[in-house]
Amino acid sequence: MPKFKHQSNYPADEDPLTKVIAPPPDESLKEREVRLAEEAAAQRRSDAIDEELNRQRLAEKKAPKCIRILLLGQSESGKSTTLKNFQLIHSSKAFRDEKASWRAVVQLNVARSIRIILESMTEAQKPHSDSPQSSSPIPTADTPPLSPELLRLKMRLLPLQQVEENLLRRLSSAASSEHEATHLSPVTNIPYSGRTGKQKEITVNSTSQWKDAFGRLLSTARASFQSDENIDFEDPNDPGVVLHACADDMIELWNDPTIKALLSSRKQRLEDMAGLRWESSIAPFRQSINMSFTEDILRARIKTIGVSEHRFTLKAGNMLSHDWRIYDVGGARSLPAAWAPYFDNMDAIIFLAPISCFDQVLEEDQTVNRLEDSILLWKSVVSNPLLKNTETVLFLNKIDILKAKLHAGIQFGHYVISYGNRPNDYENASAYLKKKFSALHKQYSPSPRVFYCHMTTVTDPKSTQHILGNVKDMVIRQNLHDSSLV
Ligand SMILES: Nc1nc2c(ncn2[C@@H]2O[C@H](COP(=O)(O)OP(=O)(O)OP(=O)(O)O)[C@@H](O)[C@H]2O)c(=O)[nH]1
Ligand SMILES: [Mg+2]
Repeated sequence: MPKFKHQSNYPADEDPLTKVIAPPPDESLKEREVRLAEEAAAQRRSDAIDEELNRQRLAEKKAPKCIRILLLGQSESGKSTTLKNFQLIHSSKAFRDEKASWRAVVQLNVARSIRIILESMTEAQKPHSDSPQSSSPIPTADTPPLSPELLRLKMRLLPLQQVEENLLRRLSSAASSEHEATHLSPVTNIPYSGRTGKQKEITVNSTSQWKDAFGRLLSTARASFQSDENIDFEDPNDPGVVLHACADDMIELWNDPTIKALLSSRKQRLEDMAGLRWESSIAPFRQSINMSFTEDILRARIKTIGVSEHRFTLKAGNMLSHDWRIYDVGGARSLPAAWAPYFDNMDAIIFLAPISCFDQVLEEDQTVNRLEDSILLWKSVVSNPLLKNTETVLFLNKIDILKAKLHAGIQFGHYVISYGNRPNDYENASAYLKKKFSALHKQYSPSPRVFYCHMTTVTDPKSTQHILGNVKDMVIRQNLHDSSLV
């Protein structure tokens, strides 16, 4: 490391700077007056500049700064769905305009789920081998025989495979017409017959871009997709036509007790399949095939890759308006390093932990329990020193599914050993988890801070908007506090 000399070598009267600014030795009285006037003017200019800088600094401090919120959580935790709720609150027109694109995703989710059931039926029809090398996961005793009527139903639903293909093609060509950062999972290139139920999902790296691209694609195709007219029955390529024709059969399939038993023996739960309102009665289900209501859009599933940024301007009562930026970090199990660039200037993190996943493993690593993964992620977020001043809000999400699972008799304590034999109900299980997350927050936060926690079902727009309202108030209060305005 080089050293620098800080002391002058010149005697005071030989210092070059002193020499330069010193008045000329033979200065006349008149010249002296002019010089002093110029110096005074220069001083005034300099003071004015300082004043302006101070004013700007003060204004910056008081002005509504941009508020940044980061959405974190493992894949399928509900980050993009939370973002859609923000959109619903702050730019509901944009949300409505995107209906047509989301409708395609809803239709894809429906067709895909039916195909997974049909594949399970095909598996069940295969002769079961008793050899230890048998690849069939289903013991004969658990596999209910499929009646001829069910097999006919299956045949009638086969055209849905074509619908899925068609929608995947449309969505992938929309996504691949984006800029090069877009990533589509390879599934879209694999012929249908070569795929299995475990295939990956369609993915996009920025939700807004695929929607723009898909919108352009549709506008060159035909108008009915963009309007609220649901199905163009004249158009044989409209996926809605086939879905509509298959609606009764889909409902019959879903309600069939043999199919329920079959899926249960394969540990497949339709409640966990993304994008559907299976618990709904027949009418809303039929509507979800046809058109996208708000809740259908909130349930539509398309996986995010990378980080997408969304901006809103929010006027909170008679307070200053704020420019909000929400960052959705897609599929982020592994990624503290990738998140790091976004850490330092965030006002709040909403961390989503899907607590209904206590009996599931990660798609990408089948040895890791999803709930355990969420807990480890939470620990790494709260202990991160870069985040010590960032408000962290925990959403214990998917409580509707948690309730349904516990109600169906799935034993929480069977998967979360430390839960022991406490009652297998929502109140006890959710309180237990809240305590666990809170304890980690307390233990690992670099300095003491408030534990904000909400039990959420982010597919329910009403309750979610209320909770997001609370989060916004908290962030704005904190923001004003930091700017010393309160
Ligand atoms: N029933 C129910 N479904 C939910 C809830 N939250 C999210 N989902 C659904 O779960 C699926 C996954 O949600 P996303 O918001 O796409 O998850 P994500 O965190 O963005 O996932 P990645 O993009 O893979 O990182 C979607 O189909 C959602 O509709 C919830 O509280 N209840
Ligand atoms: Mg997402």
